[in-house]
Amino acid sequence: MARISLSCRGWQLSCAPHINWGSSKVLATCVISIALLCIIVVTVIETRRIQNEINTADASPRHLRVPRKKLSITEPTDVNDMDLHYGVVIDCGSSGSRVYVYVWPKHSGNSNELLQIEQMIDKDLKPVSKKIEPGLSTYGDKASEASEYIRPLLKYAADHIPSSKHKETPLYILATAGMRMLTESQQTAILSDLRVDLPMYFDFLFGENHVEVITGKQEGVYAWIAMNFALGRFDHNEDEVSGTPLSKMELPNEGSSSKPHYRKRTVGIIDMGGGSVQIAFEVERSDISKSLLAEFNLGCQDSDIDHTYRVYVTTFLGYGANAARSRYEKMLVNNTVFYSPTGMGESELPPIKDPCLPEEMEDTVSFKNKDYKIYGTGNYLKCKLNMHKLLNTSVPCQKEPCSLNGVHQPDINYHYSEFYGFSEFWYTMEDVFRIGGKYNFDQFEHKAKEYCASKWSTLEDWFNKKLYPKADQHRFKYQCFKSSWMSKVLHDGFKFPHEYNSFTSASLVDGKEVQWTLGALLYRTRYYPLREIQQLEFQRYHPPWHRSSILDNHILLVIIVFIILAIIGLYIRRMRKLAVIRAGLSRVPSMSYFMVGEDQMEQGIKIERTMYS
Ligand SMILES: Nc1nc2c(ncn2[C@@H]2O[C@H](COP(=O)(O)OP(=O)(O)OP(=O)(O)O)[C@@H](O)[C@H]2O)c(=O)[nH]1
Repeated sequence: MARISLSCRGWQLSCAPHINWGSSKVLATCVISIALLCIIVVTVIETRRIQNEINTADASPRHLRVPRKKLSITEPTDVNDMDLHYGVVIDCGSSGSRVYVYVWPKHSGNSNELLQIEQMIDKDLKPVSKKIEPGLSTYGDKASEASEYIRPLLKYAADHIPSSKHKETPLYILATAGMRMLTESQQTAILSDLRVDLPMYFDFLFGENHVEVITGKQEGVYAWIAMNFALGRFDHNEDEVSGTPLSKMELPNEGSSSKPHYRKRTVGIIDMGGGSVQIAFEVERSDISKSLLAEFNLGCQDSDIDHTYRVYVTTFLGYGANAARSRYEKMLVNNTVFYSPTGMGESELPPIKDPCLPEEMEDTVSFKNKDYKIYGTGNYLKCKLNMHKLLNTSVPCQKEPCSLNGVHQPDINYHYSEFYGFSEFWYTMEDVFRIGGKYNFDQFEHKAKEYCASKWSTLEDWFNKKLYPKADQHRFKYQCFKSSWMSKVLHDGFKFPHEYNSFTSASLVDGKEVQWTLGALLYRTRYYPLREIQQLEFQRYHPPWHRSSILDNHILLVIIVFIILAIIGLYIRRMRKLAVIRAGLSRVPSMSYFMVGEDQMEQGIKIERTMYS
């Protein structure tokens, strides 16, 4: 009868007078057959999985691609998820510094998708963010204390991010208007102190260019990126479903026969901080001065046209709400001193009347080491008239049309465009007036007039009763001024018509906070997806059985180790038996044999037993 037997010399087909399957032979045959089957199954599954991944990432039609994983904002961030990445950005503004911790899942490997960056959510379901006051710029004359000032913010961030992730977590400390107003040597001293001291205390990824004073233009672009990202305007999914209008894109070097390229229409932003104001919106024309344009690619590949944008962006230092108030007070004092009767000393001046403060409010202004008393008369329209000079709209315009300070601003299509207002626009509309969101000129004017005309004693009473919990005392005192300034900049500066109905003040989009810091992180980490993309590319050209990543497949690895051990075990067993037989037969000199199978071995043992029994 034919049968298969296993020996250390290989498989053998042998004939035997009767079936005598040794239990070890059956076991070995089963084990190896199962193992081979497993290898085949695992390899097939693995190949299919990788093929699927490659297909989703690179071959599916663009409009069908969806982000692989979105983080929830209604659940705390899962700090045990080792696939999550973290990023820390500190906004060192003129009024204070705020740290934001961001988080994003592993990139899908689809070169058309940006990182899905979200704000980290703590266990109380609050975004991980903390503010300290005053601003970093107050350390102009004591630069060596700057790192001490920032440390509590970094400690807060470090406590929230798993320590095993610190090394790979990029940290950016970016300063804005307040620092821009310092001298260059003051700025350098502060930045050096941060660069030298902070890496000694924290293990974050912290390069030389991770701490800098960013330009107003960068701040504007980052705010523009943040808002459009939050609104999903960089996605490339079904637009009929999302209802977002499309805009046609001019593609560089495109032949006339090629199809027009469409992508979602982006929104414009106006970001008014305490020190500066930025405006940014996408433009088609390129005949705009380079200093007013930002052309950038948000994608990780240079050839990515879907994420290449041309944005008009400009910044006005000193036009933020707090800086504007300082300029206004200076103007008020100068005018009063200039027009006061000759011979009258400054200390004898009656309180200066200010229509931009609520009625009967008293305030003191320090100017050139002298204090001046100011008395509110609460007149919104007069306030707007008074501050007109601060817009500097009479500065000669180099190229028509111009906005503030003689700076060119290309025409805005008021029928199709959408604009979002950040920071002061949101706080001014929401904190006291409670009309944050869609802007309506008449409604805003009505609220502002009413507020300015209110007696300060009434407003103080409301404040003390905590009727407006979002507003601090500073906001209450200067709300009349700030609302006049906001309206003035929007309509007389940036020339938005009163009836324009596509302006929205915003702080949250879909429950997520939108700050320029998000845009900064998106822009600065834009090459991060390359690693994942390269991995997928590698998998595409190296089938699973060829690539070194086979080591990543634990099941396959266990099976292989098991087979090797089984073979070694069988081999040792076999060698032992052979040694026993050889020892026995060496005592029978006439007998010669050549045994390779177990049958022969058993036969030999039987002969041996009969001989010596
Ligand atoms: N209610 C409320 N008001 C805020 C908050 N943060 C800032 N403000 C107000 O908004 C004004 C502008 O602050 P930011 O938007 O932080 O501007 P900034 O970063 O200091 O200014 P820049 O350096 O010009 O960018 C401040 O003077 C505050 O009155 C906040 O969290 N809540």
